[in-house]
Amino acid sequence: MGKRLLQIDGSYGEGGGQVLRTALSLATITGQPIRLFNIRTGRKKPGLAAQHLTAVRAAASICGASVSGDVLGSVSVEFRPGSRVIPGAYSFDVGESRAGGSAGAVSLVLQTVLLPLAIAEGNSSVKIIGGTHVPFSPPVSYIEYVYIPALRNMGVDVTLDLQAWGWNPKGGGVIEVQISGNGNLRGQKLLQRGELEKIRVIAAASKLPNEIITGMSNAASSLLSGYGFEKSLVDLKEIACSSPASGRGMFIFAEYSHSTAGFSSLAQGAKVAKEVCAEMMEFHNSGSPVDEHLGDQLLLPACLATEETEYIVSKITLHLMTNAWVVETFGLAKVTIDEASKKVSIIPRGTHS
Ligand SMILES: Nc1ncnc2c1ncn2[C@@H]1O[C@H](COP(=O)(O)OP(=O)(O)OP(=O)(O)O)[C@@H](O)[C@H]1O
Repeated sequence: MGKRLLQIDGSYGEGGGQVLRTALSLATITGQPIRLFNIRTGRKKPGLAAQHLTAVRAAASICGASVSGDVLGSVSVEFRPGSRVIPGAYSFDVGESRAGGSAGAVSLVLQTVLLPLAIAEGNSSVKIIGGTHVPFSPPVSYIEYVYIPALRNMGVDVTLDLQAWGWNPKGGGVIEVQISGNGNLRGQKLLQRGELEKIRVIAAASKLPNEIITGMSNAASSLLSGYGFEKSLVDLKEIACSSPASGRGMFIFAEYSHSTAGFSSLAQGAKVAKEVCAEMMEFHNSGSPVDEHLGDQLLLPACLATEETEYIVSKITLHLMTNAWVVETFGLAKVTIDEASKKVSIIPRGTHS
C-alpha cells in the first residue's frame, strides 16, 4: 500500500513560501506524498507566485511527481513524488511561470532541488534563470560564499557559476550549478566561529555609471576602518556585472575560521554601504557563528545527516521555528531550539534511505 497523504498547513508560523519549498524537498527525498493547503494565505498576494510555482515544477521534474494545483495563485497543491530522484541536466526559468516574466529568486528554486539531487544516484547540473539578487531571498552571492561552503562542510559537493545577474524587477539572471550525487551528509557542530580571517566586500552594479560601484566600495572601506577593522582583513571587489537590466547591490561576507556569515543591501543611494556594514557589525558583536538566514537554511541538510548537528545562531527567527516545524512534521528529526543560548540542535531519525 502507498504512503498516506501528509497534510501540511502552509499558513503555519511564518506562513511564507519556505513551508512549501522545504516540504517539496522533503517529499521528493522521502517519496512521501503531500498536500499543502493555505499556501501563503496571509500574504498580500496569496498562493503560488512565479518563484513558488517554478519550485513546484522543478521538484516534480526531478522525481517524476504527479502534481495538481500547480497554477499561479493556487493556495493548495497535491504533490505525489515518483519512486526516486533522477539525476541529470535540468533547466528552469522562473520568468516562464508568469506572463510578462518574473524576477523570482533562482536561489530559492535551487534550494528546493539541491539536496534531493545531492543524495541521488548520480551527478546533476541545474541551470536556473530569474532573479539572482532580489529582496527577501538569499542573493546568489550568499549561496556562493555562505550556503554552499556550509553544505561542503557537511559533505555535499556542489559548485555554482553565476553567469548573468538578475535584478528586480526584470530578472533574467542565470546560474549553472554542478551537483555531485551519492552524497552522504555529515552532521556538524558550529558552536564557535573562531577568528575573523577576511571581510569580503562585493560592490556590484549593471548598466550604471562606474562611479556608483566605486562609491559603494569606498564608503564600505571607510565605514569598516571606522569600526576598527584592519585594512589587511578587507577584500574589496568592484564588479560591473552583465545583466539584462540595471541594478546594484552590496554584499559583505565575514569569513571566520569555522564559519562564514553574509549581509546584503539592495538599497539605492548612499545608505547601501551604511546598511550592510551596520548589519555585519551587529552580527560580529553577537559572537555567533551562524547568521539568522543560514540559521533557518541549515535545518534541511541537518535533518538528512547521519549525525547530530548543533549550532548557535545570532537570532532565532520565525523562519527558523517554522522550518523546524516542517522538518518535524515529516518525522525526520527532533529539533530543539534553546531561546536563552540560541543553540539549535537537530537529531536526525535517519529515515531518508
Ligand atoms: N538577505 C538574505 N540573505 C540570505 N538569506 C535570506 C536573505 N533574505 C531572506 N533570506 C532567506 O530566504 C528565505 C525566504 O523564505 P520566505 O518563506 O520568506 O520566502 P518567499 O518564498 O519569498 O515567501 P513569501 O513571499 O511568502 O515571504 C529564508 O530562508 C530566508 O532566510
